[in-house]
Amino acid sequence: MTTAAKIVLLDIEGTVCPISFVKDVLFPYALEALPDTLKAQWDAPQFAQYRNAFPAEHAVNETAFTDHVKDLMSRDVKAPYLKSLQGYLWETGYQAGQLKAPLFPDVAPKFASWAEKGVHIIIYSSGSVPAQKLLFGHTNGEPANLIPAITDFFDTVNAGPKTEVSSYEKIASKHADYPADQWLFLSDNVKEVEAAEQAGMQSFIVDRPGNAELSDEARRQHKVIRTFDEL
Ligand SMILES: CSCCC(=O)C(=O)COP(=O)(O)O
Ligand SMILES: [Mg+2]
Repeated sequence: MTTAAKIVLLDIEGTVCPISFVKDVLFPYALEALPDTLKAQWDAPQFAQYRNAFPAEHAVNETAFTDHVKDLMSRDVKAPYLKSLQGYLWETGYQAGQLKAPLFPDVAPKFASWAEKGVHIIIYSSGSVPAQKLLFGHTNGEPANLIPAITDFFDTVNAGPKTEVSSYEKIASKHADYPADQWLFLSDNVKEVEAAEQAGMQSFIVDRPGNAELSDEARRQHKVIRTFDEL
């Protein structure tokens, strides 16, 4: 590794798996599962936590709820209550083998080599922690379940928004044996990379196939890698 990182903090979408898996597979799966879920569980105790987390005006009935979910997903709004619902809707798909996370080919081998070197892997994604665990528990990698390789999971609920410096400070404070400069954050999102840097972490942009075009300024100001093999 070209850095002295002892903890690698990883984004998910656009960093370990393609954006198209989220937009073209996971989102449509959730939208397809929604009507039957609402029909069967609208008043069920196990659905109450997801329904009650929605703003009251969007939880008055199933139609208002569905319209709001569709609107948020069409705009890729990373609202914690939507992310939590999505994780619940994806659960059946992962467990039935209909959903499998297509990790970029360098990811699982790099997890193994980080583990060998004693480098901790921690995840920080807008996807909810339960959704993160489903994804890393059901991958196309070898092994398919990468959860044992992961030290901790953070989302916008237990850490805060990914573009805020305080979120990275909070994450680092939960593993205070490692000062911020021993952390390396990898993400496709320039604003997230800048927030992590301002929190004292090393941070690189990951430029994967299908990611948004990076500006010349972003390329000038940050280290950009295309695969984890470049680390
Ligand atoms: C792990 S859940 C699927 C991904 C997702 O819903 C998402 O919003 C990912 O955002 P990220 O912060 O990983 O770019
Ligand atoms: Mg991302």
